[in-house]
Amino acid sequence: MIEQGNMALLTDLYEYTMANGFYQDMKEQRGSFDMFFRKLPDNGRFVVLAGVETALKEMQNFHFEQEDLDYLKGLGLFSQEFLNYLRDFKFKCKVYSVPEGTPVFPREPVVTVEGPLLQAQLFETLLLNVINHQTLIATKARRIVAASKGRAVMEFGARRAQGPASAVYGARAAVIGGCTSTSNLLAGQKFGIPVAGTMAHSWIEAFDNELAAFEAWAKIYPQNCSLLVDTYDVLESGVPHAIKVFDQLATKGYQKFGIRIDSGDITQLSTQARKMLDNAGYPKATITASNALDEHIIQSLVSEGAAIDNFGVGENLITSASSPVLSGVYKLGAVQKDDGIWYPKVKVSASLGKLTLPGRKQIYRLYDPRTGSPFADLVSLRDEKIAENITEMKVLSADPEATKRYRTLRNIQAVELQKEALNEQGQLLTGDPSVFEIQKYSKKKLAELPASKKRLLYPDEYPVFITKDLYEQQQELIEDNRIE
Ligand SMILES: Nc1ncnc2c1ncn2[C@@H]1O[C@H](COP(=O)(O)OP(=O)(O)OP(=O)(O)O)[C@@H](O)[C@H]1O
Ligand SMILES: O=P(O)(O)OC[C@H]1O[C@H](OP(=O)(O)OP(=O)(O)O)[C@H](O)[C@@H]1O
Ligand SMILES: O=C(O)c1cccnc1
Repeated sequence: MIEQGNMALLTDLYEYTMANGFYQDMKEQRGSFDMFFRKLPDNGRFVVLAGVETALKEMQNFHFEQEDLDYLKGLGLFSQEFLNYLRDFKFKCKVYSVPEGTPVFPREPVVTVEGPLLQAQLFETLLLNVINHQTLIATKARRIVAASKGRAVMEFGARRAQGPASAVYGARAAVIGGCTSTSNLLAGQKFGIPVAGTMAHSWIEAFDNELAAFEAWAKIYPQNCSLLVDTYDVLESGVPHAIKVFDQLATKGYQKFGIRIDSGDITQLSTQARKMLDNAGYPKATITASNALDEHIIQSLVSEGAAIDNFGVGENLITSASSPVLSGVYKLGAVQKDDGIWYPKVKVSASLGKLTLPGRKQIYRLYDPRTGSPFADLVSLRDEKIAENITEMKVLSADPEATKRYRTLRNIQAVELQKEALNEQGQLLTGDPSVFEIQKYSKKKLAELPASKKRLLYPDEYPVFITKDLYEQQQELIEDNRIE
């Protein structure tokens, strides 16, 4: 499950029944599918796109073992020709994506898969599974890290994650969202994330008393000695015992010390503990806080002046507990028929908000050259030529339910967002960045956004526009599909 490799069956049955049908009826036809988000977690205005590189590697690796083919055959639903096609599966899609780590907005196509309809269809569930999950956790991590105001956030969630894969890929996403380390060794090994940690209450309880537990720990780990001080009483027992042990270590020349507080009123306990450590001559000893933290508790702790250097955050981060679902979707935008022409497709829904954007598209981030800040994104048809510098342009809101749909934009700079990420030979074109390279890129792109769009409560809306050509194409298709 955690290993990359054989994810071909991590999907819904209907992808295969459709693919089998496409094989029989329109083997040569190509399709263009877009992944995009609608409703965003925690009433935020954007998500931090994550999981792209993982998904691309899964697509590169997409193949069938004999046992998969036997299983599919056993379902009695698929033609032998189709099963042979799967046996000899050769990736023939092109994937375009916004770079991983970019803050992205509702309704814009962040990943586009183009290729044989049957292949592009088969990738739907896997792509959504990977990108919805990691984007959700990276977005939550971004909120927690923002609330921490420069203090390190360690990812502690493995024990509370919903299963092994969520723990490992959740840790990856948490780092993309800004966490500095993880306690999860498998994630550390797999993605080169620094691992960090302290000790559990069991260590303290296993000894006859707290001091004995601290001394035993200090003997084994004198170089970097971090002690859990809340098993009995933080201020009466834990901190005084920790100071005693630090005194013993200091006489031997050691100087890297820390404590962790995991219960009680963290502001009061940490400020008192800070005074005690400072008075004892340990102003550099670090204080870590944990205990069901989230962005709101952290924001409150920081505003109260809690003396915390590091936060350890588990359950609320790794499960995105306050908003546990990200329902990114994958919709058909166009099909290419035998004549080589791409025909746009639209999904008209009972609810206007779910109307899709037809055609093959591109996204642009629109900057105000006076401030250097982006103020909106624009979705165009891919064949439209959007100039880098635009003097004037009439656009519409991408949200069909918006009350004020038309806008005229003046003097803007447009930067293309979607780039080719996987070519038809299955070669990765993203440069395969490390998680920390993605984190760095993400921070840079987040820093561009005005603070009002990033605040945790009631952030200001960031508009996504569509071009007139895209709007007209959408309207024509709605007309064509109208039942007389
Ligand atoms: N100053 C504070 N402001 C806001 N929330 C805080 C503050 N201090 C602690 N908290 C949070 O309050 C919640 C409850 O903490 P508390 O330690 O009282 O209960 P608990 O988790 O049941 O305790 P225990 O771990 O001892 O069983 C935790 O999520 C903790 O992070
Ligand atoms: O609260 P979270 O944000 O999920 O952070 C992780 C929690 O996991 C540990 O508790 P646990 O009671 O499992 O073990 P312990 O004995 O080490 O405290 C740790 O002490 C934190 O409280
Ligand atoms: O190392 C720690 O302190 C730790 C690790 C996982 C969960 N809670 C705490």
